[in-house]
Amino acid sequence: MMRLDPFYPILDSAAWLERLVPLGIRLVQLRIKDRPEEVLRADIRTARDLCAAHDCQLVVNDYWRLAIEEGCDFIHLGQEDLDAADLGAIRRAGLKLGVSTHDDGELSRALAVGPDYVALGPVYPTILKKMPWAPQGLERVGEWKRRVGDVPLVGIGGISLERAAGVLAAGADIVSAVTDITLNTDPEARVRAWIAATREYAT
Ligand SMILES: Cc1ncc(COP(=O)(O)OP(=O)(O)O)c(N)n1
Ligand SMILES: Cc1ncsc1CCOP(=O)(O)O
Ligand SMILES: [Mg+2]
Repeated sequence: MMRLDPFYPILDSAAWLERLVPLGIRLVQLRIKDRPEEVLRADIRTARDLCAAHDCQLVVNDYWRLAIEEGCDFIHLGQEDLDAADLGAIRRAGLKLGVSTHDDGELSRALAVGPDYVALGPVYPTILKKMPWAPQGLERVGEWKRRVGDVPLVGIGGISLERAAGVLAAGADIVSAVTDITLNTDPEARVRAWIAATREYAT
């Protein structure tokens, strides 16, 4: 299993990646919602080339067809995305796959597709999107790690820089964050601080 960086920011445009990836991000998700296909495709291309130039693993959220067409190699799918996706086509194209989980049934389903990581969320309350699940808490992170074994575990949801070490200590291999970075008054400084704080977990 490939080693993924422990710091996993999620950003909603190629412009954000252009701003932050060169600071030393090694794993990033492009998560764009509700934009026309031309915009999605253009941003995916820009992100692909930028990440290749900076030795950063790009993960494309949701748009697995565009990711294949544009020569990307890692996608993230939630449970509803999995309902609609052609997993055979995804595997034939050689894409790696991360899957979201929120409960036991979703975890069983995720493990059955042989994921390259499993994400558990929301670890803490999140303001990014409305979710029907109560915060999972740190004990659940440990339980998930015992169940996924060697599959990398991503903790997501309400994770701040201050909370990151606790989530990693609880069993996550990777911590993911959106608003802690994008709503910060100084996102560049915040990313540098995240990189410094997670360096000891990187190999
Ligand atoms: C690392 C990571 N974990 C979870 C999600 C959420 O995926 P999903 O449930 O499909 O919801 P959307 O992000 O598509 O709104 C994620 N994107 N990344
Ligand atoms: C997309 C997603 N999936 C589970 S929690 C979440 C939102 C994470 O955003 P934040 O880090 O701002 O809470
Ligand atoms: Mg999705």
